[in-house]
Order: sequence, then C-alpha cells, then structure tokens
Amino acid sequence: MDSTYNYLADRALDLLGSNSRVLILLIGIPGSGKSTLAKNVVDILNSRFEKHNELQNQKVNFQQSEHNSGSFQENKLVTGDFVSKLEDFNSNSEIPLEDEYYVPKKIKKKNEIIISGRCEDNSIKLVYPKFSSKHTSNDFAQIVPMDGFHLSRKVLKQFKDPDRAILRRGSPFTFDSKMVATLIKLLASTCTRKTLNPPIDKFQLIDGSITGIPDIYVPNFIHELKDPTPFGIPIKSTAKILIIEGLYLLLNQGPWKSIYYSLSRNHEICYEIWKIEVEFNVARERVAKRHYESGGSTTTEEGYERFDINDRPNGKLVEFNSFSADHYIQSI
Ligand SMILES: Nc1ncnc2c1ncn2[C@@H]1O[C@H](COP(=O)(O)OP(=O)(O)OP(=O)(O)O)[C@@H](O)[C@H]1O
Repeated sequence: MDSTYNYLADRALDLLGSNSRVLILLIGIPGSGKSTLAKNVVDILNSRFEKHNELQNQKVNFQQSEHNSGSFQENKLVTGDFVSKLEDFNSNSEIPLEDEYYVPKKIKKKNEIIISGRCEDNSIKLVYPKFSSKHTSNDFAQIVPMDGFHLSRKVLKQFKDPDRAILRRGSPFTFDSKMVATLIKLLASTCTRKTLNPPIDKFQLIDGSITGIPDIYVPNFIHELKDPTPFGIPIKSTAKILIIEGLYLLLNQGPWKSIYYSLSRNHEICYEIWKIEVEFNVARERVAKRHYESGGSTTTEEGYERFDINDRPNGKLVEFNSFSADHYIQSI
C-alpha cells in the first residue's frame, strides 16, 4: 500500500516539474478509497516538502514579490480571462434551482470576487493575495473535495419532487455541477505549463503576487450539519499540487462533461486524471461498514441497503458513462 502511495507522490512531483502548479483529478466509485488515497498521497508530499526545507535549513523556501501594493488587480490574476466572461450577478434575477445548466454569476467586492451558482451555500471566493507571510507545510499539496457542491437540503426541498431529491442525494442532479465545472476551469487556469525562468525547485513556494494565482475558497461539507458551508476550504495561492477527488468528475453527461473537455482539449494545462479500480462487492463491504460505524445506519444490513439504493446506482452510472482516465490504480 505504502509503495502505491509513494509511487503516486513521485508521479505527482514528476508532473509538477518546474511548473507553478499541477492539478490531479481522482475518481472512482463510492468506497473505492478516493479520500483515503488522496489523504495518504498528500501527507507524503507535505512531509517530503517539510524534510526538504529542513535539509535546506530554512523554514519555508518561498518567493514573494518585493513590491506588492496589496491592491486588487483583476487583470493580473491568471483566472482573470475566465472570470471576466462570467455575467455579473443581478439580485433581481430569479435563479431556477432545478436548472443544471444555470450559469454561475460573479459578484465583485473590494479585493475579492464571489462566484455564485444556484445556491449561495455553494459559492466560491477568489481573493488576490496581499501578503503571504505565513506558510505551513500544508501549503504544498492539498486535497480539494467536491462534497461542498452538494445542493443544500433547503434547495432540494424546493424541487418538484423533493422526496426523490432527498432520497437520491448524492446523485448527479443533486449537485451544483456547473459550480464544480467552474471550479475546475478556474483551477486549470492556475495550472498552465509555464516553466519559470530561472527554473525553480519543485519544493519552492511562489507567492500569488508573482504567479497571479489568487487564494480560492471553496465550500466545505460539514457532515454534522449535512449541508455545505461556503468558503470553508482555502486553496492558498502557493499550493503546488492539488488533488481533486469526486465521483462525477469524468461523467460524460450533463454539465459534468465540460470538465473533461475543458482539460483534455488544452495541452497547456499541467494535469492528470487518476482512477481507482475496485470490485463493487469490495466497495459495498467498505461503505456498509462506514455507514454503520459513522452512525448512518443502525445495522450493517441497513448499510448494505443504503449502498444498494444509492451508492451502487451512482457507481454503475459512472462506470458506464465516464471518459477514460490517464492512470489506473488497483485498490488493494
Ligand atoms: N484500500 C482499502 N482497504 C480497505 N478499506 C479501505 C481502503 N481504502 C478505503 N477504505 C475504507 O473504505 C471506506 C471508504 O473509503 P473512502 O472514504 O476513502 O472512499 P471514497 O471513494 O472517498 O468514498 P465516497 O465516494 O463514498 O466518499 C472508508 O471507511 C475507508 O477507511
């Protein structure tokens, strides 16, 4: 197992090369072990980062612009082109909550831009970094979960068939898929292949005032609240390896398919797609156990039932309707 995680950490570092950032999409059916694998790989990367800095006898090796006015300069953001194409949010316009194709809108504030989809709970915030004085070892590699893009129960209850929406929570139509696609396009724009001159060490962090990469805040999913919270997860401008994990990232249906197209048609983007392969009966055992241990079901039998009602159809959907990945990992 450890050798798989170490191999993947090496692979991510090789992909990064001397680019400012690499994006890795991690997919797999429910229970395939996406979160577990992503966490292990990110931990290895961050501990290597820490060790590297210890060897160099410096806390964090990082490059920052000397003259940073700290003022907001949208045109300096690498995400500027993409964001400028989004329409401004108009508080009078009605948001069709069930429209999967609803296009997110932007709201500009002093030194930040908020991108809002069908529900403000799923919003994303971009902040142009003023100063980046505090860095920790966790700034190097990071997991970006998709859970925060679950539509809130408040929204699902307003669907034409709220019972079905609540029962099938976790299915593609219960996410703000346009916001997921928007986030990936935003992140992709921060991962363009640009060999810096002079080439920099893989482990060197570079301030957003040099790269034009903003800090991006994405929604978190608090399991106790059973709903998303906006801006709960910061993706610092200095993060160099991002692992985005989610079930539907390669789905070739609805707004999800734009994720694959936005990456695969652009060879300028430094990215790779990894898929974990696992037998359904193995995933079923794991998920039923997880449901039971987390209190989501009172017996293991009920855990199996939950897998069969929701996780299995969602898993089958992605197994038969997804684009191909770049690298396949056998779950052990
Ligand atoms: N290789 C493994 N061997 C045994 N159990 C595992 C393995 N990987 C993960 N698990 C366990 O299986 C369960 C599901 O793992 P994890 O949450 O990482 O999967 P996931 O693909 O992210 O699932 P989901 O999409 O449902 O969130 C967890 O309880 C985890 O501890």
